[in-house]
Amino acid sequence: MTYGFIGAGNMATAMMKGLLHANVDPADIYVSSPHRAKSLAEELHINAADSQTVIDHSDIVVLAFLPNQLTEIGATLNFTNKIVVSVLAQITIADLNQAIPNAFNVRALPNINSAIGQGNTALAFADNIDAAQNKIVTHFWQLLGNSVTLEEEQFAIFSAIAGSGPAYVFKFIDALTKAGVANGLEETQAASIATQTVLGSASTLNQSDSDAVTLMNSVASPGGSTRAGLDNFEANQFDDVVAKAILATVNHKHA
Ligand SMILES: NC(=O)C1=CN([C@@H]2O[C@H](COP(=O)(O)OP(=O)(O)OC[C@H]3O[C@@H](n4cnc5c(N)ncnc54)[C@H](O)[C@@H]3O)[C@@H](O)[C@H]2O)C=CC1
Ligand SMILES: O=C(O)[C@@H]1CCC=N1
Repeated sequence: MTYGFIGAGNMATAMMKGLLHANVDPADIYVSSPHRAKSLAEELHINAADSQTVIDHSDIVVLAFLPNQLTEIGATLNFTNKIVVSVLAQITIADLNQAIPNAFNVRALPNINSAIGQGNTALAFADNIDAAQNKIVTHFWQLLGNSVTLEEEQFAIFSAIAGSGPAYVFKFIDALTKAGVANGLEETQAASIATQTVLGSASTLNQSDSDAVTLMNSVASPGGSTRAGLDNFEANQFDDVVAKAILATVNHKHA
């Protein structure tokens, strides 16, 4: 199986690293980009080429440029009979079918954790995709982590929580780190403590039969310091802050 990427930015790079992490042969990965393809190809030992060559060499073509570039790029390249997987946020199957009418189109919304095989991706398939093609695409995403088929109406909220979510988790880790530094820790040490805490907590929740609130309360000993902190989060309407940020994410329209 050969994999082509049109675009070599943050998301494409994460996916290519994820394929290599899953032991895909670097010789089977092709990338095009007017900006970074050559240096990335040298770094990852994959193939850089112009976009049409990438398409022609690939069994699966991933569109990983910005959403507002679809019409122009779709009109200048020939994708006939290719399986095309778009990761362009907010671009629907109908948009893809219009811009790339002769292909087998898939809408995907991944996240950057694909780079280490820990991705979380939503998928929607065009009507002309058959069972064998569906299997090929599903297997491709399984190399990069978890994937689910989702109604297109739910892509916006999936994108906010799973696609943008890593940024929000990194923001929380950064806030913990800053608080650690403000209270006397050295920065690298504070970052390491915060990161390991988030990593361990997500794993504990993932391996537990409990929900997040039950585990949260299990940390707060009666009359202890955690309850003081949780009360402070509550007083400052932490849930409301998160809900508003997610709503802003969901409602944002790409230029
Ligand atoms: N960054 C993320 O975590 C996620 C990004 N996405 C989607 O991935 C897409 C790319 O986003 P990022 O990687 O964050 O942006 P980015 O700005 O890092 O990458 C965009 C890439 O497109 C390339 N490009 C521009 N014009 C091109 C052309 N004519 N032909 C080929 N390549 C061209 C650029 O050189 C660059 O490599 C977007 O559509 C975004 O909605 C989806 C989910 C998560
Ligand atoms: O920021 C963005 O538009 C993309 C969609 C999800 C994550 N990054």
